[in-house]
Amino acid sequence: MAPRILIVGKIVWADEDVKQLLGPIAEVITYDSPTRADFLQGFKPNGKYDGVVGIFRDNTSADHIGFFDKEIIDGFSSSVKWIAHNGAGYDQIDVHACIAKGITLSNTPGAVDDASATTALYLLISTVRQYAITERSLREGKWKPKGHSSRSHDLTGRTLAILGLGGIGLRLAELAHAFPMRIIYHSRNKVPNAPEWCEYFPKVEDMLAEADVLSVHVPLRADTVGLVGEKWIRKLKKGSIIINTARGKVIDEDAMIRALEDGHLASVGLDVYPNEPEVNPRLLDFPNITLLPHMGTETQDTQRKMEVRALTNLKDFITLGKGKDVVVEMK
Ligand SMILES: O=CC(=O)O
Repeated sequence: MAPRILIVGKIVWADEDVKQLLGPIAEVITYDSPTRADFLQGFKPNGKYDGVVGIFRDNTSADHIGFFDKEIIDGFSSSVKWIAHNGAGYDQIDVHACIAKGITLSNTPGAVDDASATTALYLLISTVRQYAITERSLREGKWKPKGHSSRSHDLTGRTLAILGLGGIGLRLAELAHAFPMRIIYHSRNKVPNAPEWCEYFPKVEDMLAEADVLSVHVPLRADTVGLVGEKWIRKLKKGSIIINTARGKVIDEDAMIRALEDGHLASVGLDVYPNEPEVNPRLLDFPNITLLPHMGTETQDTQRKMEVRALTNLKDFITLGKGKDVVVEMK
């Protein structure tokens, strides 16, 4: 009998790839559970998902069955051995519950780098030049806001600090280097493949003190919740800017809003929020910030790349017993 693969979410762009990659080697079924209870029931003996060995998962499934938390992971039949998450960030999956149950988790690093870094670059340009407020002014029939250039700067020569120089941070560094901006970064360790114009700061405080713009690129984990808090925000120069395309909870939102209110921060550019799709209404009152509804990877090219990457991990698991993109906690 062909091994069963369960799609938990939706394959949107890679329908043909599913047939090519998994068609010859697996039976592919798609979940149809409207609720968490129905989903869990499916893994009981003789349930509709019984015998599944690998799962493709994306974040849209959370709308119906919630996160892959301990209850869900513990509820899987013992046949489940691999979860291929379709996304770079896997904060909706309890990695420790997976480890305890002997399930390998993979994600889609690399596939998201261009699109996510482009989103960060857009927020960087929009906030430094203060473009968002000008579009609003035009739409209100007022043409340019008065004295606009006093709020707007060139990117050339300014300092971009990157917190977390992984694939997305590195791609943003390359894009911003073109102005050129001065690029500095802090990661837990010096990144061996960082270009020589990318300056490493072993101490985050030293990096923050030099930054005109801080761009956040760290994953959400228990130890990164509120990482960018009051103390770090106040280490930034007065009039600096924060960009966040990582996860909302990595920044202490109250501390960030206080710094916007008292003018310590000139602006922020946000693609992510602590409780998506909710957006703190206090943010909507700032005309000088740029807000996007989690657009990081929202292109058909990137979404197809991500789907193919997740499906390839499942194919490699079935044919080789391993996959390329096992998450760092399991390496
Ligand atoms: O936010 C998008 C992702 O984690 O891939």
